This record gives sequence, C-alpha cells and structure tokens, in this order.
Amino acid sequence: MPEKYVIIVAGGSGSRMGSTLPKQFLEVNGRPILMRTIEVFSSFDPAMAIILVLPQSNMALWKELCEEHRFLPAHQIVAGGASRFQSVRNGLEHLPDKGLVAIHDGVRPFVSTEVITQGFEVASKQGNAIVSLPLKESIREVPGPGNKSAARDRSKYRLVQTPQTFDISVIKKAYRQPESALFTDDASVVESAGDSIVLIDGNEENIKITHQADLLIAEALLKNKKSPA
Ligand SMILES: Nc1ccn([C@@H]2O[C@H](COP(=O)(O)OP(=O)(O)OP(=O)(O)O)[C@@H](O)[C@H]2O)c(=O)n1
Ligand SMILES: C[C@](O)(CO)[C@H](O)COP(=O)(O)O
Repeated sequence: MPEKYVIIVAGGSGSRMGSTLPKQFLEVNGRPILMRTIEVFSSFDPAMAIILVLPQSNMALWKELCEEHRFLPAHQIVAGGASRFQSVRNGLEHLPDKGLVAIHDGVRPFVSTEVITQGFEVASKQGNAIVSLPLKESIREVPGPGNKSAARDRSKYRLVQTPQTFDISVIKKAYRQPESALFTDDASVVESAGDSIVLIDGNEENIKITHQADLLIAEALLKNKKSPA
C-alpha cells in the first residue's frame, strides 16, 4: 500500500448552521466536532499525516481549543480559501507527488474506519474511491418537462459523501483546472479532468453536520455509540 495522507477540510463558515462560531468548532457532548473527526483518522492509522485546513481567522481559536481539550493527534495546519475547492487545493500543495490521499469534510465525525479502509484499498487499485449511499426517499425533478415537477427513478442516483480517496497524482492534476461552480466535491473535479469515478458504499451515520437539527442527530448517534451492545 502506498503512503497514506488525509486532508480534513474545515475552512468553511457554516452559514446554514446560523451560529456565530463556525460549526466545525461547536461542541457535541463536550468536544468540538472537528476534534471528533480528526480522532477517527488518527485512530485508524496513528502514523498517517493529517493536513487540517482551517479559516485563517480561526487559527488562534483552534490552538486555544487544542490546549483546553488536551488534543494530542499531530496535524499540519493550512489556511483555507473562499470555497471548498480552494481549501482542498491549498491542502494539496502540502502533499508530496506520490501516495494516496483521503479528502474528508471536518463536519463528518461519524465516518466508520471500515469505510476509510475500503477507500484506501479501492483507490490504491483503481485510482479513486468515492463514498456514496443509495437514496431512501422518492425524488422529483424541478422543474421537469413542461415546467412541471416530474417523478424520477431514484435507483439511478446515489448520495455522495466523503472521504473521497485518490491517487495523489490524479487529484493534483485535476485541481490544476480552473474552479467551476459545478465542482461541489472532489469527484466532480476529477471527473471533469477526464478520469472515471469509482463508487464505494458508505455508512449511514456519516452525516454532514449542516443544520441545527444535525446537532441533535449527532448527540443521539454519540449516545448510541456509548451504550452497551
Ligand atoms: N471555503 C470552504 C468551504 C467549506 N469548507 C469545508 O467543506 C466541508 C463541507 O462544506 P459545508 O458543509 O458546506 O460547510 P460550510 O461551507 O462551512 O457551510 P455552509 O455552506 O452552510 O456555509 C466543511 O467541513 C467545510 O468546513 C472549507 O474547507 N472551505
Ligand atoms: C463534499 C460533499 O460533502 C459531498 O457530499 C458535499 O458535496 C459538500 O457540499 P456543500 O454544498 O458544501 O454542502
């Protein structure tokens, strides 16, 4: 297996959460969300290099939080950009040219180690591995034909999550493209560079904490984790 790296992107402002403090620093059951996310990767492989992308304006806060919570996992801090694309691109500059990198949202603390493992294994053989889930609700296209809404076949779609794991040469080449509004994740950047995307199954608990209600779900997931099997 080639050398493994992870870029954890936490350079956003969390506008949909509606809190003054960006959501990655909010505590769930007494610990900042971002620390929980980093800990999943450091326990998966304590030797793996962790690149953490943060808003420039929150770097001092992060240092204080690390001291307060005695947060020990080693990580290299990189300044984020105005968009997720720019934050990932900044993180990639701190990687060597060879190896594998998992790119993961700092606000997805419930990714399983099985999914991380599968991501590295598949990406080492096929160049990339993108975590996804089937849809569990009906979907409609809006507007569909005739400017009306139209039922669509959900079996043709997947919900895309992170980590998205890549051969470093593949992802670095892709991120040399100019930014596009269509680049909502790393798979879309790599696909636009001409590579085929490989989907793997994710874990249902790996939610992206986005809205206030997600904090309640996160608390419930943690409670469930602690209870005896
Ligand atoms: N300029 C940005 C924007 C987003 N992200 C990160 O990308 C992940 C997924 O983005 P999202 O959930 O949309 O986070 P925000 O952009 O912070 O939220 P919002 O869109 O509600 O403002 C988050 O971990 C976020 O911190 C980032 O590193 N740099
Ligand atoms: C990368 C991502 O988390 C995959 O689901 C997602 O695309 C981020 O999207 P958002 O618009 O920043 O919420």
